[in-house]
Amino acid sequence: MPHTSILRFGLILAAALVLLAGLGTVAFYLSRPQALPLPEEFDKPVMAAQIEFLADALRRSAAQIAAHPQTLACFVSAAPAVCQTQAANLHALNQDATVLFVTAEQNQLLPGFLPGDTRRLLAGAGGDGTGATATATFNLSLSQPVMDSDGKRLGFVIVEQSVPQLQSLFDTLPLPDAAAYAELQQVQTGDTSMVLMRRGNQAIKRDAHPTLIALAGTPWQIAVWRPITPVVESVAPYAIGWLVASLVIAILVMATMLSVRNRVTDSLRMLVKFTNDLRLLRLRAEYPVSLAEFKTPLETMLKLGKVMMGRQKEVTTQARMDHLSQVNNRRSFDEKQKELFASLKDGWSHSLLILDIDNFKQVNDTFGHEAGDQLIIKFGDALKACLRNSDFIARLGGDEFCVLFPFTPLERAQELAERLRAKMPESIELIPGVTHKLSWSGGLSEYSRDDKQENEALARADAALLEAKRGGRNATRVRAAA
Ligand SMILES: Nc1nc2c(ncn2[C@@H]2O[C@H](COP(=O)(O)OP(=O)(O)OP(=O)(O)O)[C@@H](O)[C@H]2O)c(=O)[nH]1
Repeated sequence: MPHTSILRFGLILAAALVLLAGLGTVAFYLSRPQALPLPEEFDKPVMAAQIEFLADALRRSAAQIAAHPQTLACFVSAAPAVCQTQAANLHALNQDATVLFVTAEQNQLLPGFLPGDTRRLLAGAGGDGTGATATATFNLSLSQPVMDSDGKRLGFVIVEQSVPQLQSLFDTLPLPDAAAYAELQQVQTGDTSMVLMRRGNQAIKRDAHPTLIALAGTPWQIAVWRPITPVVESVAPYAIGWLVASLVIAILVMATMLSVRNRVTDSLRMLVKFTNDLRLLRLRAEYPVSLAEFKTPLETMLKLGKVMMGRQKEVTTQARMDHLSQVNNRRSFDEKQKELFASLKDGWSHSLLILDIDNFKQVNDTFGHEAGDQLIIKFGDALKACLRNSDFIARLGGDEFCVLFPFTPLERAQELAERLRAKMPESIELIPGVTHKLSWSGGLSEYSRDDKQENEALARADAALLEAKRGGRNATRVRAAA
């Protein structure tokens, strides 16, 4: 798998989420209501119902007239008096209507009752007489066949009524919205229609499809156009929504990733710090990290590190200790001596005292090697008990010890050596029941800036020790630098 950074991962995640948001937006867009249905009142507007009611009343009126015995008598007799009486009756019944009697096939008017504009009505009275026709003056005309008792058609009754209130009725037509447009149309033959009235914004007629509401019993219909929202306009809110969502997603994801990256980086830095501290054997009490994933491993590593450091310290200490006397060994002495010798140039004074147990060989020979070991161990313990913490005690080998007095001039070292001699125990129990009278000889000297090597002071102290031995033991001799 190729290496990828947290930020690159964040970019991929943000891109995936933005894509997902895009798909969601598209689905949301596609599932939106395509076009609002016309308001409920448009199923059958009040004006349409009123016009239909008018047409229905006219049809019933025409049917009543056609079935009336006097109308039949008029058609059968063709007597003007009969017909005129009937026409007068009908006129009294409906003063707004014009009623004509037309004989079948001949389109011949029966005499004596020709009110109104008969020529125009005759022109529209063709066919089987059951259809409705109208003119642009908003007259509603109906023809009703007149049948005799044998079912033979004798002619037609034509009823025409002006509908002056049509304009005001159409004006009551509620438009679905301010930008809508409506027409009252008269259906012609074929698909054509004639516009009788208009309302609203005619400009939208070009782009929209009308909703048609037929007016039953009349040759009219209402056509309503509603504005269509352009595609760009309808897509824009969704696109803007998606862009805003994408921006928010991108900001959130990248902010989260940056925060995670910083936390991981901080935790890794702490890990590196821990490793460095472990290398320098200087572990801190704790290594705080903000990520829980790093907390437990670091705590475990810290515990292990402390154990390792403890062991390391033990090993280091052991490497510098004399295993028998538990004071510093020769190697450690050499290092310390070198360190003190180097500091002479800064004006410091350091002294040293070599100590050798008197007649040690005799102890070995008399009481055995183990008893000799005990003497070495207890001599070392006694030195530790009688000297200052700042004094450096080492066993150089055999029964020979050396004490370094750092930052101590020779005169002061002499006092310390005398005090040591006074404080050291007089006897030491070698093995249970066997006590040895302790006696030791010492050679004291000091480090000098004139010395070429650090060992020259040791050689002087050694010479002083030899002098003490030769002088009868149990004494300390001093050999100052030349
Ligand atoms: N028990 C024991 N003996 C040791 C050890 N190291 C050295 N020796 C012995 O210590 C003795 C050193 O004796 P010397 O210092 O030469 O002689 P001495 O008897 O102390 O005589 P003077 O120093 O002149 O008083 C030798 O016999 C060594 O074998 C040790 O670690 N343990």
